[in-house]
Amino acid sequence: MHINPDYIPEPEKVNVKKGLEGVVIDTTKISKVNPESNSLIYRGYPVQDLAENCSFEEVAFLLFHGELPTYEQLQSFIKKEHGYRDVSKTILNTLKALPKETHPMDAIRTAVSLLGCEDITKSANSSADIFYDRALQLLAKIPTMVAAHYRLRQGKTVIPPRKDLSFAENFFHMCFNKIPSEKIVKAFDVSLILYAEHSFNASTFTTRVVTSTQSDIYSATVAGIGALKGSLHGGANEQVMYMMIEIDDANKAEQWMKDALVQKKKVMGFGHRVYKSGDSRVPTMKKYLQIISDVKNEQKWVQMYHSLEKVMVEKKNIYPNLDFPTGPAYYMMGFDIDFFTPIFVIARTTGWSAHIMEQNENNRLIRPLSEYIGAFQREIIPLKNRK
Ligand SMILES: CC(=O)SCCNC(=O)CCNC(=O)[C@H](O)C(C)(C)COP(=O)(O)OP(=O)(O)OC[C@H]1O[C@@H](n2cnc3c(N)ncnc32)[C@H](O)[C@@H]1OP(=O)(O)O
Ligand SMILES: O=C([O-])CC(=O)C(=O)O
Repeated sequence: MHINPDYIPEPEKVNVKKGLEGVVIDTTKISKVNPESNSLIYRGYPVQDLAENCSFEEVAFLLFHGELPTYEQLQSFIKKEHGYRDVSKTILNTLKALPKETHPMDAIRTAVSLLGCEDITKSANSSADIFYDRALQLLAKIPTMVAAHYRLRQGKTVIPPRKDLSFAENFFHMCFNKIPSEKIVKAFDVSLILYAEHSFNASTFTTRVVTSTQSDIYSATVAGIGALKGSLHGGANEQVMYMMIEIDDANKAEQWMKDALVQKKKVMGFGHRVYKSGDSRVPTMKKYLQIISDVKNEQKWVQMYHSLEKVMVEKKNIYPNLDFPTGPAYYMMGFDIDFFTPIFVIARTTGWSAHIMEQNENNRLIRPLSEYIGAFQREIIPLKNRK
């Protein structure tokens, strides 16, 4: 008998923060989401300014190093990134061997895990330099792996990365064997910048939890991919497009949204845990969505966007999040819908890696508490007597 007869459970007095809402669990120098002013800064720079004035490569450098690069620093960073773009035959063969129905998020999760197996030095308990080098490798190789899976599952041959193309151009090249117009490449680059980093969101927090146990960067990234996949987080950009295709006609969008709200449906691409009066990144992405629509001469999705947004804001005061404009943006760029969240992975690898390095530099095991609400003091009935 292990029951302490004097044990009396504590009366309920703990204020449980379900979903960790409002809980500040650490400090960070990487980014700040400011819901009061609907703003977002990466290392002190407003994300809108970075999107308009910098390349994704410059922003990746900023997130990793804390400073924007000089011209020479950027050239050296780009050269290293280009040098890491190739992946092994084993990874390509594994991607080819996956079942046809494999979701691309599962494929990239598997490929990153394999990358970890191939790194015999690993990066757990390693120096900051090793962590940085592996972060750069992940940044360079993840697009190659996503694009390879994109082509392989269509029965096409893999297109190797080109070292003379920018990060965004190279991704289009590896997927489509073609680089679109400058305006489309810029819109894609902007989407990567906007997706790159967002403080302690669910997937980034996941990577920090894994890192806090002194695990390695591949394990943390695999876990981040798993957390991003869900439709309440990154997976929403795919759901937005499935929803728009289901609505089909911009003229039906208003009624569709009214019906959805009456039925108390969760509408993908709307709402946010931190922003309550609009996502800081949406105005920039909305502008580029319009640019893409004009280039493609296709206004249907933008019109649908406006109608859905209008009803949701009027009726519920809930605003679109970044996944709302990126869904139709990636669709018009020609990507298969289930590749939208892997594109988010390509961008967020920068933010994840910056947080993994920050966590590693000043680590303490992340281990919160829970309030136990199960049964107390039960006696074990022998197996043969249990009913
Ligand atoms: C890049 C990103 O990861 S951004 C997020 C992407 N995710 C989505 O777009 C999925 C749809 N949105 C949601 O599910 C939520 O807004 C979340 C998960 C993003 C935030 O969730 P929370 O902070 O927990 O807000 P919560 O779910 O409690 O919503 C508060 C209220 O707004 C409503 N609400 C929030 N989002 C939505 C939505 N998208 N559609 C309809 N109602 C919504 C809730 O029903 C709830 O109403 P109630 O108080 O009457 O019950
Ligand atoms: O911050 C969040 O909770 C989700 C989000 O917008 C992101 O990760 O970009």
